[in-house]
Amino acid sequence: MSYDRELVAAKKAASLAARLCQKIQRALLQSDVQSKSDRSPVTVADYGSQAVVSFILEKELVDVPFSLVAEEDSGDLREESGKEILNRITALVNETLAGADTYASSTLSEESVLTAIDKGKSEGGPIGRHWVLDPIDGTKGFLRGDQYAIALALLDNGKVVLGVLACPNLPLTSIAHKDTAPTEVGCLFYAQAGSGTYMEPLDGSSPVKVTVSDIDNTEEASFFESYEAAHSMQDLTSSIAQKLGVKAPPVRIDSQAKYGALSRGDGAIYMRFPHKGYREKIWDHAAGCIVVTEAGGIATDAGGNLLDFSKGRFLDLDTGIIVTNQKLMPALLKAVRESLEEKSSSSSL
Ligand SMILES: Nc1ncnc2c1ncn2[C@@H]1O[C@H](COP(=O)(O)O)[C@@H](OP(=O)(O)O)[C@H]1O
Ligand SMILES: [Mg+2]
Ligand SMILES: [Mg+2]
Ligand SMILES: [Mg+2]
Repeated sequence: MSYDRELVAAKKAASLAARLCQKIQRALLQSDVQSKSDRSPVTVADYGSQAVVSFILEKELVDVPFSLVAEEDSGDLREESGKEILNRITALVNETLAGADTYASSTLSEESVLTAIDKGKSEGGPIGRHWVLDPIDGTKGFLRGDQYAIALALLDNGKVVLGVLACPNLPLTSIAHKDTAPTEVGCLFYAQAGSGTYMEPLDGSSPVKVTVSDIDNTEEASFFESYEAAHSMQDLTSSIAQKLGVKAPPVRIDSQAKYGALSRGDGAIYMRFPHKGYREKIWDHAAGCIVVTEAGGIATDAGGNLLDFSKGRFLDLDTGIIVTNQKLMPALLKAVRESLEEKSSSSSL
């Protein structure tokens, strides 16, 4: 089955949402220190991005039923205290649409913005088609001026069949060598089941096919993990890396930009072990997962099970998420198992 039409719509929606986010992040970085501790810019960008993606997808695919599983909802915006922010979001959404040829004459009311955001309340699941959206993944990175992504995927009967990752701050060339001069930034990764993964500049065309690293020696592998220590147990990832003989220090970056960078071989491994009790959401991994698997990689939980996106808004997993190429996976799984066993026996002492 081809999802060409859905892919065109998804790329359009994610690129436009990225433009909205870039505008806000630029303004944020130019603002003074005091307003940098204010979370409202990311709130405006988050909701604005979700409204734009939801509106564009529904318009582009008007002849088919629309179901969207997305991170944000309009609850707070409907409160009295949310009025001013809703006003800012609506203006921003309309400015963004005005810059897009097809939608230049669309003007959304505040009510239509709320409706577009609330389309994201779907529960997903194993039957039918559902879009999955993280309007800004890596909100902490966004606020710091670092990496973030707009992550959009399509589920068809529980399987991810298409994914688009817009990474406005990711360099177009490899991030593996930090000492090389900075290059242009802004990457759009996209993948369709069975058709490989491509990357193009966010503001252009000329796609290139990308593939994961083909290294088979764990000592040469570098690994990615969250920038935020609260999102993954860094003592555990460092023990796993040590078992594998990995020499390079971890590369810590925010958001699903990690999956994008891995899909073009900037590094060989991504490990994520949330602290006890955290439940992973499907929008934090669906787009990244297909981008990396179509590039030849493999993403599993700590028990080696493929990620299952058919269970609703949450992923139901064993312990953590690991991503690498086919050759390194057996060694990685073994090191993960050993490190987890050591951790549990030391904590039960
Ligand atoms: N305690 C926690 N453990 C693991 N992940 C967490 C977390 N708290 C938040 N997250 C998730 O981590 C995502 C960012 O991923 P990363 O750590 O790779 O940068 C966040 O996405 P949002 O920024 O969209 O909320 C959020 O869903
Ligand atoms: Mg997220
Ligand atoms: Mg988010
Ligand atoms: Mg969030």
